[in-house]
Amino acid sequence: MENKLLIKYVDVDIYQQDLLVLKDVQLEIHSGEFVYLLGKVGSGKTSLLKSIYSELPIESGVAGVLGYDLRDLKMNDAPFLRRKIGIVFQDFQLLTDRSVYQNLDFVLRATGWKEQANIEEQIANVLNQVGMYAKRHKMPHQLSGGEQQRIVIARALLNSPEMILADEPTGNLDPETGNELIELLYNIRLSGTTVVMATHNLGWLDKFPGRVFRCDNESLVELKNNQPVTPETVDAESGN
Ligand SMILES: Nc1ncnc2c1ncn2[C@@H]1O[C@H](COP(=O)(O)OP(=O)(O)OP(=O)(O)O)[C@@H](O)[C@H]1O
Repeated sequence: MENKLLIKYVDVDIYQQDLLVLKDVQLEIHSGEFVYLLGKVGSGKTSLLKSIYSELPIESGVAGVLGYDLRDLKMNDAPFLRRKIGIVFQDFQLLTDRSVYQNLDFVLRATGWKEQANIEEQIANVLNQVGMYAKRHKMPHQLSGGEQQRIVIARALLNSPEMILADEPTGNLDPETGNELIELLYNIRLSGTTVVMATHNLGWLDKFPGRVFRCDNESLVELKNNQPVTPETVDAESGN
């Protein structure tokens, strides 16, 4: 697998309005990596993810994502950057007034897909990837929470992203369903898509090994293999 550098941050400060959330962030993420973002409530995990898809401006340091310079991103470039990133966020749920198929169709058309046959094929592809093809005509309220999250992941895969950003993707799910979902993301990553995931759940780390970063006291720190991660340091659940 090609080891392409997808994210490079050097000395980046991340703000929420006037509040400095993370300072001097150094980060390099390559293709195919599975990356955990840990940290206490309010420590900056979501803010870091939002900076990566350019929802939060970056005004210091070097910030490159998928070949774009975030500090010099033209307004016209932002949609192209975002199309290369799949987003799995709690506040980015399915449209409730249309079926699974229509939700996916809507996103494809909004991102420039026109040929009906290609659209149908791509929707079938992503639904098969998440094991939900049989439920394509269901409305969101007819699906369980875990099934809805699978569709959200399918939606994130529509434009064959180089990277998926997931913010607490298992937040509202029971442990077993959550486990299946992480397994799904882990398998997606095996096909070359990088996954960067914020979580409070330390149970995944042993089962699904990856790189681990922690937001703490306005800093982002990588935890190397031999460093213990304790629930106290990240407001975490220790099980799954
Ligand atoms: N829209 C906003 N406007 C102003 N401040 C914000 C906004 N969103 C978050 N913050 C603040 O920025 C800091 C970092 O928040 P962030 O959401 O990045 O933390 P988090 O680590 O993702 O937390 P959680 O584990 O609760 O999701 C917090 O102090 C928070 O109050």
